[in-house]
Amino acid sequence: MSRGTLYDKVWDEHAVTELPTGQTQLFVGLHLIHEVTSPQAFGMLGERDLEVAYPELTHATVDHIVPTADQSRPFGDDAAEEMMSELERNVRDSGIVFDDPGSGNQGIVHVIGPEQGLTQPGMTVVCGDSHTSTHGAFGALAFGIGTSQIRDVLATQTIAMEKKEVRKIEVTGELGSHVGAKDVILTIIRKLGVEGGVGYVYEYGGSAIESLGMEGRMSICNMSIEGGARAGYVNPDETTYDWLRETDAFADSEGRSPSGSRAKPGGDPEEFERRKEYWESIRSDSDAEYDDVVTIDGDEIEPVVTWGTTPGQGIGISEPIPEPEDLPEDKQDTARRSQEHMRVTPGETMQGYDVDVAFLGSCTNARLPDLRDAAEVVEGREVDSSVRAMVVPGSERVKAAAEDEGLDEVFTEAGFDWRGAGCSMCLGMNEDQLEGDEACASSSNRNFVGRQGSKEGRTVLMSPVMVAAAAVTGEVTDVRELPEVAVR
Ligand SMILES: CC(C)[C@H](C(=O)O)[C@@H](O)C(=O)O
Ligand code: SF4
Repeated sequence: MSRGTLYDKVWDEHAVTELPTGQTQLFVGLHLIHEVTSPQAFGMLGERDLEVAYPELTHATVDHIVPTADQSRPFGDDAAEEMMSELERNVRDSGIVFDDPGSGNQGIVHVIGPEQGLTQPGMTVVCGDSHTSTHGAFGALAFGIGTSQIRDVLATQTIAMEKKEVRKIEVTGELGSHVGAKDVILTIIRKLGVEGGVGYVYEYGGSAIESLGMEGRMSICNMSIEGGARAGYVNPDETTYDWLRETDAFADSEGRSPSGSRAKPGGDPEEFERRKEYWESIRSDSDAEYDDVVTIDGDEIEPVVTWGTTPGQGIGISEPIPEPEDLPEDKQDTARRSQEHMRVTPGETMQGYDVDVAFLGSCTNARLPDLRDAAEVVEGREVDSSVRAMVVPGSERVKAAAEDEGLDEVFTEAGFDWRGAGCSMCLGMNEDQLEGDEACASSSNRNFVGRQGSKEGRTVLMSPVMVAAAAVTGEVTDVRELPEVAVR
């Protein structure tokens, strides 16, 4: 008999009991915490004289407030220093592993979990952060939670949840050159709406998704929440297992992974195979029933950019910005307001829209392949003199790996600033912010008014390669049409 979707299976495996509220009490396999949303929850725990029940299943990092230029302590910003100190106190008192700056492991919470092998298929993963959906790329059930839920997880390692419906989103065909995961998810959100996923968990599949690497899958799952779905996942497959083989989770005491692809073969291949058998069993069955199915033609997707102030207001780079009156009635007012804020003209394309800042970073698009792809575009070119451009790697590991490949040099030679890891200008909680009405080509996930630190700031969301193209031309540009350069 069919056991249904991955969502059903993982849910059932983690269900502790049915609560009188109609909710299910779910066991949490991995709880990630950061400095912004955890302090209050620890405070609530203290008030009740409770301790962290399973500190070994909790993992901390600092990302939102860390400076990306000078990280010496105390931080220049008092509020940031206070948040950092409080996190340090809480993790020390509770015995929670903390990846602090300089440890070599610090970074954005949704980058460090997967890269350290903490995130695995079939797990439940929670974090007080809406982009926790990222971890669904591994076939985990991962969702963002609020403060009182963080308290519950700290105190009991369980959470009360209502079951959602599952919508399968199938992206068929093959993505074109310079078209990637970010373009796919922006297309999905545009089609289904920023609230289209409310009440659903998204299962992403189809040839265009399956052919993506883990980082691309993470970019897609990351933005599930921008489409209203609290969680999104991809069924685990060989791509997933190959990626996991290289992480710390299965390495032996000398750091050797089971793949044998490192200097010396090692790790624990048997444990890995045991897990893999289980991971295979939690994939959605071929005859699983979905509450809804949506199909999108991947061959049709071109590089996407946003013209407005929600992630759903996106268009293909060659498409005209919509006339508000051509949109469904409930979208017209928002579109007018967004267009006024962005100062864009309906009927025109976004090509040629002047850009003052280029931001390559965030938990959506600051992993190694994102930086590699962008560096390939940047190599042999120069950042336009009107643009302030920066790369903020997603983690210290990403940064180190990129430096090993010389990507930092490619970027700095072109005129980019090469920074330390953190959320940075994705939301401007540190000193990296837009000024005045600056327009920013950004690889992040939110273009809300004021998001990047300035109320008048204008954010245009796009893929890392499109950010690179905008940086070197000073305007929104179709990366596929950049004139050739001679690369050394
Ligand atoms: C600070 C945090 C609560 C927030 C989130 O939940 O997403 C942030 O990461 C964001 O991207 O806006
Ligand atoms: S990088 Fe941006 S979206 Fe991701 S966790 Fe940080 S602030 Fe939130």
